[in-house]
Amino acid sequence: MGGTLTVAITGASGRMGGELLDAAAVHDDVGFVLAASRTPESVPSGDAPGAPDEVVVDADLGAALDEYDADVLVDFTVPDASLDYLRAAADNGVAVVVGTTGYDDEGAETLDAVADEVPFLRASNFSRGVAALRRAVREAVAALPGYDIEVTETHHNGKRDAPSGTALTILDDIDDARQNQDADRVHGRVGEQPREGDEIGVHARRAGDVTGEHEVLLAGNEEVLELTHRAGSRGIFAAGALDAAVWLAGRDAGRYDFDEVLDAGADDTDTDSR
Ligand SMILES: NC(=O)C1=CN([C@@H]2O[C@H](COP(=O)(O)OP(=O)(O)OC[C@H]3O[C@@H](n4cnc5c(N)ncnc54)[C@H](OP(=O)(O)O)[C@@H]3O)[C@@H](O)[C@H]2O)C=CC1
Ligand SMILES: O=C(O)C1=N[C@H](C(=O)O)C[C@H](O)C1
Repeated sequence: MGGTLTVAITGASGRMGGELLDAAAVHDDVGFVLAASRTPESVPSGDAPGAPDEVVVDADLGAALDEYDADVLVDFTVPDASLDYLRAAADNGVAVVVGTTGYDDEGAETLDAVADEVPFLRASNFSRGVAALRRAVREAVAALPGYDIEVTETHHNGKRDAPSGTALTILDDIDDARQNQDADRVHGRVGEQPREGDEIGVHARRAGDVTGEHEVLLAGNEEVLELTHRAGSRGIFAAGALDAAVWLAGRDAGRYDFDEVLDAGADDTDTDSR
């Protein structure tokens, strides 16, 4: 336990909550973990040798953030709960990293309000590979005007929201690259439904324990280009989110981007790919 930062993790019993606890246990900059959960008895204990000190709370999150002097909150939960947690963080001056997806428009407005009050970093996907995929998609779309585009995502059978947050982010990237915010997004096709104009087909598949896959297909001019990312484990998302938390803590209030975290770490990142 060499670090000095106190990191709060909400939804600590969840799939991502567990990964975040594991990632915090080996992060050099984390000295204390505040694990917040509705179901504290389900939170795995972080008692690995050298892991940061840890406490699990189920009480009022705001009071716990204050009591343990949290520096940054990392939230991967569900939209309704998330908005309450983020409000508690903002009220206590705690920076927030948000990985939760599936907010409606009203929820997005609340996120904007929080970003006005504390350092705020939200990403629909905290993997390096998806950051690279997004850059590749923007470049391909700009280089291939008029090509048909279909976006397909595949996730485990426990995922609630569809399409995935990442797919929605990629769709926004495509609109930006085509300078066309008006294209229809056609979610699956059934019956008499031929492709029309510049529409984008969107397909969400839910099956087994697939961690997360995103594919963008561009077709035209007697050729097909497919750009695909497959996540091998949730650990990549947790590591990215914790790097973001460490980078964000102590900054001025306002909205930050995951690309800034990646750029800052580009020089000293271990990219061993074996
Ligand atoms: N940005 C990214 O890189 C990634 C984002 N995600 C997103 O993270 C979120 C969480 O995913 P995942 O960990 O798989 O989900 P889980 O369902 O496994 O975990 C969500 C946790 O949220 C907590 N929670 C708090 N309030 C509620 C509530 N009212 N109903 C249900 N759960 C609640 C629960 O933890 P407890 O009982 O401990 O309070 C629950 O275990 C999703 O939105 C997902 O899309 C996932 C992976 C990567
Ligand atoms: O729920 C998940 O699991 C994931 N959610 C994120 C999303 O909605 O894009 C990121 C990742 O694909 C895993």
